Amino acid sequence: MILLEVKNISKQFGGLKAVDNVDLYVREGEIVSLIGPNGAGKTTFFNILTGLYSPTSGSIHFDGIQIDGQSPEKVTTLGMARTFQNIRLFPNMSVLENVMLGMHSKTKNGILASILRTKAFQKEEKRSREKAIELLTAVGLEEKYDEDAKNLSYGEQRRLEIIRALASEPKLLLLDEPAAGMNPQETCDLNGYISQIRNTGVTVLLIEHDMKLVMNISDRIYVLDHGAKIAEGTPLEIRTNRNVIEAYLGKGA
Ligand SMILES: Nc1ncnc2c1ncn2[C@@H]1O[C@H](COP(=O)(O)OP(=O)(O)OP(=O)(O)O)[C@@H](O)[C@H]1O
Repeated sequence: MILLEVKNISKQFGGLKAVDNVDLYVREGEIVSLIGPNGAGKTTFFNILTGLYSPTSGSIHFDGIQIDGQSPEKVTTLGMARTFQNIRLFPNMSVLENVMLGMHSKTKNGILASILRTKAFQKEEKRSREKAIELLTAVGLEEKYDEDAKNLSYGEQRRLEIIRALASEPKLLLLDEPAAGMNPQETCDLNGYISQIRNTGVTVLLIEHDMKLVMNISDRIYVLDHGAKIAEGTPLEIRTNRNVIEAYLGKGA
């Protein structure tokens, strides 16, 4: 089943077409990567999917619902979560609190219940804690649950970001350069975590510059260059695609 279907999406910033008439789909259970040289339009594409930008033209359907132009909150509620290129944790809050904040779109009790600490609120809070610990355990961070996020290593902070996004129980997880700044061992571990996430039934759309990771983990790959889609296919097809080689290495490569 197709979970995400993007048709003819464009985004214009003044005279610049940052995304130029891009079609893309993601099937349920796939890991799909979006690659391309710097400035190709990848993050802008994520910003459109998640409601941060309205597209200049085109349509997006997610899980059967048209979502282009919807607010980020609405898109999260429908089951899409993301991480950002730059770490956006709450540095002075604990690891556990950071994860629990990611759950707020799923919790039912309102502000009044939290102030009054009603029975229902306490029960829900206990459930949220248990769920958060379970998520942290999957990436080996459970023993650090009480640390301030700022005290984690860089690789740990990146993992925590992914866990926080997963806390909203998304159907589709968008990862924006999760391996950026990671050492080879951390990148190798990340490869394992992303596969694990898919095995729990979450579909993944990934922006990444680390080609080893992309080629290893992706079912399919889309390539953008100057905003336009220049190729799509399996890792093997992309690796040998002439347009892709030229976009990365220049004409005459
Ligand atoms: N809010 C904005 N206003 C104007 N121009 C923008 C805006 N956001 C992005 N751009 C421009 O759109 C183009 C695509 O940028 P984008 O960040 O989407 O590329 P990218 O493929 O994610 O690059 P990178 O791999 O370096 O992160 C760039 O030329 C960028 O300067």
